[in-house]
Amino acid sequence: MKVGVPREIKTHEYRVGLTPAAVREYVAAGHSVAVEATAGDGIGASDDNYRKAGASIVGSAREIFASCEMIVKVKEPQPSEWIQLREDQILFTYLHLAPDPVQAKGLMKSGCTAIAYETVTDKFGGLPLLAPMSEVAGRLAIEAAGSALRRYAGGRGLLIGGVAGVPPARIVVIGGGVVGTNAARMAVGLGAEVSILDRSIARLRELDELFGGRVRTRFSTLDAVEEEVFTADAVIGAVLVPGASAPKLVSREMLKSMRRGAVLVDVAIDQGGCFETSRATTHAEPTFEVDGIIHYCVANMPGAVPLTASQALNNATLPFGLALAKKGFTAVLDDAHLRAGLNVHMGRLTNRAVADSLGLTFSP
Ligand SMILES: NC(=O)C1=CN([C@@H]2O[C@H](COP(=O)(O)OP(=O)(O)OC[C@H]3O[C@@H](n4cnc5c(N)ncnc54)[C@H](O)[C@@H]3O)[C@@H](O)[C@H]2O)C=CC1
Ligand SMILES: CC(=O)C(=O)O
Ligand SMILES: [Mg+2]
Repeated sequence: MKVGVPREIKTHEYRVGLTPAAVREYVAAGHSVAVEATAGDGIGASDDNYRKAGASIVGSAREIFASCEMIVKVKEPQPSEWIQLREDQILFTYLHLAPDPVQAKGLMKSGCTAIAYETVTDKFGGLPLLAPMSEVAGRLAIEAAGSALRRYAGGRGLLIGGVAGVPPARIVVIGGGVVGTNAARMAVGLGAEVSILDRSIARLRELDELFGGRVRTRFSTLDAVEEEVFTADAVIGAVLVPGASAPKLVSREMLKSMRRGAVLVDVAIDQGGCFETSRATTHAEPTFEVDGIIHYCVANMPGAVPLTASQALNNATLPFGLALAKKGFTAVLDDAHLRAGLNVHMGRLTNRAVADSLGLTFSP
């Protein structure tokens, strides 16, 4: 198959769909790979590195979209990208369609086959192509909270770990999945006082075991969320209902009872966000303030650490990408886990949670 990798064009997005190491695997399997010039700049991979791996370098994204059968990206296609997609093409990337009707309709209109990394499943009940970026974003979330807590940034002026004789920050993590667990690990490592809330008792049990009593686990009721959030220095929003828009767990009203200068980090922003007052931001201007509370809502957090993130992402996407390159759409028919990633096909929405969130028709 002819596989194409355009340069990412979202603001401050420096990851790349295929690393040179991944290109080499595709080429070894008999495929041809076209990479847009400078696509690897953000990870320090030159056009020559890609040529050595067996890719051809082309001058523009337009040529990639015009000539390739599968487009491998990182972020959801921007309008200038989805208007170039066609019926005979597979798009393999993050999509996050639930909160994005414009993109959803654009992809439907293109007729392309769009497979979303974030809804591909595995036999353990996990999301193997979301997990590596959730690990990265969870770890970054505590760094983001630490920066936003600084006084000059509008925060409470608190050091996460405190010092001897002065208490550390209280960090509340809502959603104890991959993002939440990684955020908690970093927070614990820095010496914070950490609570994790989740609706899954089984998950809370695992976390209790994993952290050996070092974090407080709580079943996530409205009461529990309020009690934890009102006394938090930083809250990490890390919930997910796969495919669907995130539930709003912290209302604007609740901000009034929070500590002034406390920080909300809404990692779930790519699914619409789990705080009522969240709106997506970029790395160029990551935070804003509402009612004295600092919000950090960057929808592509791992884009800030592209070297780590591109490798982690490619490790996970490679087997699925190779199957698609070998078999085309048949790979989707053959593998129920890859099929769970199918969001748009022949102008229809093929993921139920996505369709329900958008209020559009689901086609099985
Ligand atoms: N902003 C960014 O750059 C990035 C955002 N993400 C996003 O982070 C979010 C979390 O991802 P993962 O941790 O991988 O998901 P996950 O599926 O591993 O964990 C989600 C957890 O939320 C819990 N949950 C669901 N509803 C809940 C509720 N009402 N109250 C409390 N807990 C609830 C689930 O039980 C589960 O344990 C997703 O929206 C994902 O797309 C992931 C990576 C990067
Ligand atoms: C998961 C996702 O949206 C990201 O890594 O940007
Ligand atoms: Mg995102």
